[in-house]
Amino acid sequence: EAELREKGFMGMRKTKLVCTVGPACMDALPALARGGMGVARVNLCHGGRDWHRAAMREVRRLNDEEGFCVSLMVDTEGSQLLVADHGGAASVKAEDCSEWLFTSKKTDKAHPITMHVNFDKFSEGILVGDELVIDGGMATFQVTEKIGSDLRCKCTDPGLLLPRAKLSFWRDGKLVERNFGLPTLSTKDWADIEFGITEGVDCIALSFVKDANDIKSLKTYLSRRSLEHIKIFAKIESLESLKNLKGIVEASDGVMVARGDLGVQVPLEQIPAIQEAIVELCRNLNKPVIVASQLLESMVEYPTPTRAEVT
Ligand SMILES: Nc1ncnc2c1ncn2[C@@H]1O[C@H](COP(=O)(O)OP(=O)(O)OP(=O)(O)O)[C@@H](O)[C@H]1O
Ligand SMILES: CC(=O)C(=O)O
Repeated sequence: EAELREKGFMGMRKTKLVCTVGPACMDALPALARGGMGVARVNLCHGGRDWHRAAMREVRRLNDEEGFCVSLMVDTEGSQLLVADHGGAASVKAEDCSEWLFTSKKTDKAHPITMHVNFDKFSEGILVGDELVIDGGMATFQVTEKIGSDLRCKCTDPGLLLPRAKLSFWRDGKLVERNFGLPTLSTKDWADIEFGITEGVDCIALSFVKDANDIKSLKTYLSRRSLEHIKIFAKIESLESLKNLKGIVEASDGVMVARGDLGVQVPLEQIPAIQEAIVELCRNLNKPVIVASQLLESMVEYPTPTRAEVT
């Protein structure tokens, strides 16, 4: 505890804990700090500015008034294909063989079940017969018809669609790779970074990094403003980032193996080997590496983790 108070994330402890702060743990922040939280991560995909500000200020208050040294990380939203609106329910069940329509237009149609996708070019390059996979395997559909830019699909593997469910398309067992030319940092991401700077963040986790240049341009931006102390963590969560891995790791202050999104672009069974390779590369290059997502997933429902999770 003394080391945590004094040095936090920069302490000598080799394995550190990064905790994503959501509304459910706002009151638990002092206990999390005492329990060993090295970094409080605020994911800018969720919640609003006021909430993010309150969470960051509470962490800073703990540091200033109670002597902790918890680092503050903001994580950018980035651009990715997802279900922007699925009617407000906690989840929507996709039944076997049910018919669905995926569209970028807002609509009130009830049948077939209509999902609003966040990007108007989402179906570009997609063919009838392709597979549409939700959240890396939560549910699977087959594209049965293209109607303009909308996709009519049939559910082939039932499952749940959660809020902000991520979409990927597969053909012959391979991801359909498309380049929409979206920047790594959107206008919203730049505004979020400015906000993070104002709130005194220690590190920025950069989502959907494509290559080393993404890191270099953010570093240049920070150094022009004498903000070199803010560390940049590259999130490895796309095929493109895997192709440019070494350059990205070299350019970054640290790396996050973002297994949630990586599992959307890479078959699940390949994740362990990829994770191991990234961790080894980071250790060789002496860069801190965060292994993220679903570490204690069962604790969303239950008070104790599973044996497998703690092993
Ligand atoms: N600020 C927040 N407000 C509300 N819910 C949040 C917030 N931060 C996290 N959550 C909830 O916790 C879940 C896990 O968050 P986490 O950041 O680990 O993963 P994520 O949503 O998959 O996004 P990413 O892929 O960027 O990590 C989210 O899906 C969301 O339900
Ligand atoms: C942490 C994160 O962004 C992911 O696992 O996708």
